[in-house]
Amino acid sequence: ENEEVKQSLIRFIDQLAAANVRRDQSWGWNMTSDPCKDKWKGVSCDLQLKSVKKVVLDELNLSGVVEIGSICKASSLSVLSLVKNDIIGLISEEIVSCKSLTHLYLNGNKLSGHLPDSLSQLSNLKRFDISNNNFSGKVPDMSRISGLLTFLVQNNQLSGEIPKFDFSNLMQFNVSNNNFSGPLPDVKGRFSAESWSGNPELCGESTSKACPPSSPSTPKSKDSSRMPFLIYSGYAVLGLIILLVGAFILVGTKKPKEDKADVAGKGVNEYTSSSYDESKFTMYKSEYSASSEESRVTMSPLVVLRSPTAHALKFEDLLRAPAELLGKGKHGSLYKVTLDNGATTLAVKRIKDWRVTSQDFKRRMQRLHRARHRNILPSVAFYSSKQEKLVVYEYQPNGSLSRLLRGSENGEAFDWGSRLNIAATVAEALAYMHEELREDGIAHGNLKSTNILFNNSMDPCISEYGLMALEREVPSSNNSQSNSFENNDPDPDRVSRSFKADIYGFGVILLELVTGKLVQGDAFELVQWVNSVVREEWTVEVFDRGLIMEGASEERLLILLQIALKCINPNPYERPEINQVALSINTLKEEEDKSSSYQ
Ligand SMILES: Nc1ncnc2c1ncn2[C@@H]1O[C@H](COP(=O)(O)OP(=O)(O)OP(=O)(O)O)[C@@H](O)[C@H]1O
Repeated sequence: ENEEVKQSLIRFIDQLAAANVRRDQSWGWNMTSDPCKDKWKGVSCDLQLKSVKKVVLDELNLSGVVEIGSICKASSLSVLSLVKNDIIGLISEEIVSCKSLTHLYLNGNKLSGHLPDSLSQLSNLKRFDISNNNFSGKVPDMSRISGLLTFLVQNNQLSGEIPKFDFSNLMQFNVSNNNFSGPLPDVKGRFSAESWSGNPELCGESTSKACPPSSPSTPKSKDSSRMPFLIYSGYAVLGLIILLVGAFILVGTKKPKEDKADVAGKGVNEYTSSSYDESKFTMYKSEYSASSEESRVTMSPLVVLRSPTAHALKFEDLLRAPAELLGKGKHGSLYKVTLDNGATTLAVKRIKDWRVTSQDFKRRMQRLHRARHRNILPSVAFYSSKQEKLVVYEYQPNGSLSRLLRGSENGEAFDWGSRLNIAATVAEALAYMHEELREDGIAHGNLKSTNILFNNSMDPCISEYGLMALEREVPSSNNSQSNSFENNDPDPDRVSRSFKADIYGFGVILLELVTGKLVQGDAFELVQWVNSVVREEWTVEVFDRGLIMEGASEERLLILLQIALKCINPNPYERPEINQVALSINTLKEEEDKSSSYQ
């Protein structure tokens, strides 16, 4: 193990085994010994005694704070077990660095706070047991963790809906004695009522309560649940800040000099840097060194299209700069990269599995570069090698539409006039791009509210235009040609469907704007709910309560809803063209402007 990991492990135990536990020499866990070779207490390693695989510290009366950020520095950790102690603290977002984690056993402690969203990214997780703690708030979406075998969260104060799982693989499931609400997922008779008892708000066939027909995400209880939510998240944030400040001080004082060399030399995937000690990581260096080698012999790898403040951005600059992982989606990862000591901040999209030739990728990026619109975020540069496709944007510090909507869910103002403006601006920008790039067959490909960003003047900008290959549109066939760039495969039907998919994506954004409900993961749930409410003619129910209270015109809300419903028509060919949509929204906006100026 390198020194940095060792230090983090020691920090972890120092926090965990607060004053009450006497650690004698036999425990190890000090800088003069090696966790693997000297068999630190509770630590198991791989066969070569190089990396820590398991940390098991069960029933040791530990009563300190769990510091996930420290233990996850041992990024090859697959088992963390701290069962039946008195440990306090929370599971921080930094758990995402424990990407090899398969078993997390934290049952029987005093842990609290919200579960981090990043849990959903631990794709190797098999056993998850946090029962008998004080966790609160919602459980993040875990549907992507397809191999999950155990989900034990009984005896906490968790609330919200039980997230979706692949129940077919699940062997142990217990959510009893929490505050879960909404429908009980279909457990197909595999688990008994004891697995979910003690949640009076749960509803559905297997419970004593029938589910109301209306909403998939319990909008009616939204107001009443808001206060506790805010309070809990306040605690979580506070806890996190305290932990981070503590960690920061420690990192700052103990930083070893040879960090970078170690990380690169060992070839470990340390590129998922955590928020507080970014400076310790170079951006995905080990992973990329191969590609930059390769690219030297092929084409010029990094093509700078425009330079924001950095005149001559080099690939090496990107590699060397501190990077922070902002998101990891189906289509790739996004890193925030800081250059020149903070003078320039970039967002680097690393596209996953795009089997397009470098030549085609280059042609596409240059074509996109020529189609400029002030509400389309231009790329600053791109990088292409056989294994890697990167697209560089300027970092937009004002957040996304998705974030704005989340803020409004939590009580921040987001008025009807602004929503209509955003809808109109985005529609117009999309109409421009569709017109401009129709012949090239390049649609956006992944239009959603996280890809609508606000620039410095708080104008909405569509980001990541055209980064998705066509195959996302249709179920992929075995034919490898189908994954290639559409110039080689100009199936007009598929191309036209990709444009229609943008219309659908835009329709979903409109739904989010009028309902105030955020799509998380799959948009289908929101679409289904809106359709069911509209079918029952309870249309007013569908609108964001905040908008109704603000006095937004229900008539115009309804018009926007109707436009949205046309866009999400299940039959792609019946969806309108975006220029028609843009026109309708603009007319609506003009009416709105007129009426408000007469008030
Ligand atoms: N240029 C940027 N500046 C600031 N934030 C950005 C930028 N681009 C994206 N983001 C934000 O970073 C987060 C992660 O982006 P990412 O593209 O990985 O997410 P996504 O769009 O949900 O996923 P995917 O595109 O893979 O489906 C999102 O919340 C997004 O709003």
